[in-house]
Amino acid sequence: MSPSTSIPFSHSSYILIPGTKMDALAQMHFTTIDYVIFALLLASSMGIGLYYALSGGRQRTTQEFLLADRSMSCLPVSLSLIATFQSAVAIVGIPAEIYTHGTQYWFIGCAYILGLFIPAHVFIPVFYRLHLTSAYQYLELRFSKPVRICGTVTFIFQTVIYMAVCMYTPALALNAVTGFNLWGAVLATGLVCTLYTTLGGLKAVIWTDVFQTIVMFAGQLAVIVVGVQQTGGVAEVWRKVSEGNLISGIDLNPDPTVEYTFWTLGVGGVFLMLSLYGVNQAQVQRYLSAKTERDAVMSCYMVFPSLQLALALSCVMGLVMFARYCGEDHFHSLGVISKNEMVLYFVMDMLQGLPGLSGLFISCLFSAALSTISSAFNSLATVTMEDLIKPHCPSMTEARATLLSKGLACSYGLLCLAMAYLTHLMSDSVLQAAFKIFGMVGGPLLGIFSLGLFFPWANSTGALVGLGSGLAMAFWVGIGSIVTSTSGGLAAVSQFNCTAVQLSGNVTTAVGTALISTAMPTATPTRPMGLQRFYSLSFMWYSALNSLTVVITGLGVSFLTGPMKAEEVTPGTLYPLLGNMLFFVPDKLKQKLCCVTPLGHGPTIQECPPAQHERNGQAVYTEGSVEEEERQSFLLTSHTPVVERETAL
Ligand SMILES: CC(C)(CO)[C@@H](O)C(=O)NCCC(=O)O
Ligand code: NA
Repeated sequence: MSPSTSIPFSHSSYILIPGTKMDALAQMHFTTIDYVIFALLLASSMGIGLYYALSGGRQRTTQEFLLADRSMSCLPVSLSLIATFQSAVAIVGIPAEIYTHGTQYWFIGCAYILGLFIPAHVFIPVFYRLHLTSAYQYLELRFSKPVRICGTVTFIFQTVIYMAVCMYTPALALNAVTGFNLWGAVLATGLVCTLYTTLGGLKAVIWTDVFQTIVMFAGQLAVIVVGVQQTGGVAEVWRKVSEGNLISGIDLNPDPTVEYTFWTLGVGGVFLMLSLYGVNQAQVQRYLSAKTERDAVMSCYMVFPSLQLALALSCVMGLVMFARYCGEDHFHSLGVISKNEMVLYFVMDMLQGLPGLSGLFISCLFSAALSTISSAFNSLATVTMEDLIKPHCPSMTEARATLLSKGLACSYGLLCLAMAYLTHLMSDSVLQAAFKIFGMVGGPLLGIFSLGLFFPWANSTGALVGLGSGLAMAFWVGIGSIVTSTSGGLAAVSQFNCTAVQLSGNVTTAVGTALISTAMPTATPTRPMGLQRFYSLSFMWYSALNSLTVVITGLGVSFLTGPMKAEEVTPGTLYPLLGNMLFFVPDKLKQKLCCVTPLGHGPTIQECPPAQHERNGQAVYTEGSVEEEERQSFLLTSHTPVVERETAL
């Protein structure tokens, strides 16, 4: 059956019954212990920031502030990698998605396999060996300066709007649970995060991520354990969710407008993962901060189990929520609550009379949010410094550059605060909003990097026109879908055995009925036609559609304007994908087709001795030093043969 999301249904149809028990319950149960736990989270994060401000190199160089001295080992890097895109949005969004659409969403876990394997073996080796600081340096090495600047600006745009969503979501939660002023909470998160990011640099960002990831898992686990207990045990939860038909098998429906099918999640999801874990500056910066290439690759592998755990916790929370509210007794019915708020009402209802647990859950939400926001601030400071400022001020002193980077981290913090206000105006599910941002802006960025890495013929003009058309496609479909609101997901009513909103006498005492609908959905979902159908494309396909648009347009324009010859391409910026894929084609034919020959043994995991001093992102070596000799011999053995083979064509 088709999901209930195409039913026109707007937020204006919710009414808040004044003086329900909801507010009273909520405020009553956020006790002193809860406040203490929450304060501890903020204080520890600040403490870690202060520690890294005062220890080590005391954040006096951009190498330390932006790249943690390239000294990190794989464990903290991997925990930090998962923290970056696991925000409060996922914690409140995924359970609501499971509650309304069933467990189909869980199949996104399949996309994690290729979505992490490809970054580990394609993107990391290329970026790490080029010894970059910003991922966009790659675009200049491969194409030209204008391409780099367009890439940087696109990334800044993506990150600032994503940040706004991330800041708003936990503040909304705190407001619902404690009545704490919404904008006060946004301001507090923004300021705490800006402060520790500015003080402690990437080291503080990574180590707070480690701590915050643990708090995040603990909070989710606590809610699940209490929830299962209160619903009557694991067997009872299982009985209710299976009777409610919540457990979905693989849905192989090829219709691209269905939000969640195996294809949208398992295939579309791979493109989403690649745009996040392959080319997003926040992640690339972490790979580059690893002390060796092997550590970077390992950390990417280690993301897999933690990400599966995070997904499982969120999905199970959705199941428990369903078992509690959608059993045969609709006593606790959630009614029609906005998707963004469901989890909070559930948690509030669940944790009554258990002091400390509400505090732990709110800390869990804020941990998730802070770890995402801090990564974003640091990566925004990095790209602005490396891509937009340094190239114009080559003579800037290190001290000045570091001070400026800190100023940048701080001002982006304030900008995102202002942007959070815009999220306030958005009524969509925050999870879908985040996925749309990733797909609409991250998709074209994945496209431009893929164009450069895999296609030696692509030239700078092709890259620019490609990026432009990818973004145009993204906004055409994205805005089209908002205007025709076909994939809105506004009605939070579960499609499973739970659509009735109970309004009988005793139910008004139940927590869930604080928000009830004044209008029941009336229209039956119709199959969209023509352009409407195009606009109703599942947002899970956005990354794939937009990145492929960039690659196809980019290649077309490159061939029209004079394709690049392999020998003109900067060594080390190509990945011989076509050569590897056409392994069965005889070498002679491949030469005719002008594609790079396979490496034979593939890119080796081998370390290039790091540069000793750096300026403007370019390694500066002391002539004749041991390090320089080592590095030269590395470059000779691992890069040059590839290049020679390419140029021999
Ligand atoms: C992005 C994935 C799929 C993987 O990291 C997941 O963490 C997620 O669903 N994130 C939602 C966006 C957010 O939490 O901000
Ligand atoms: Na996070």
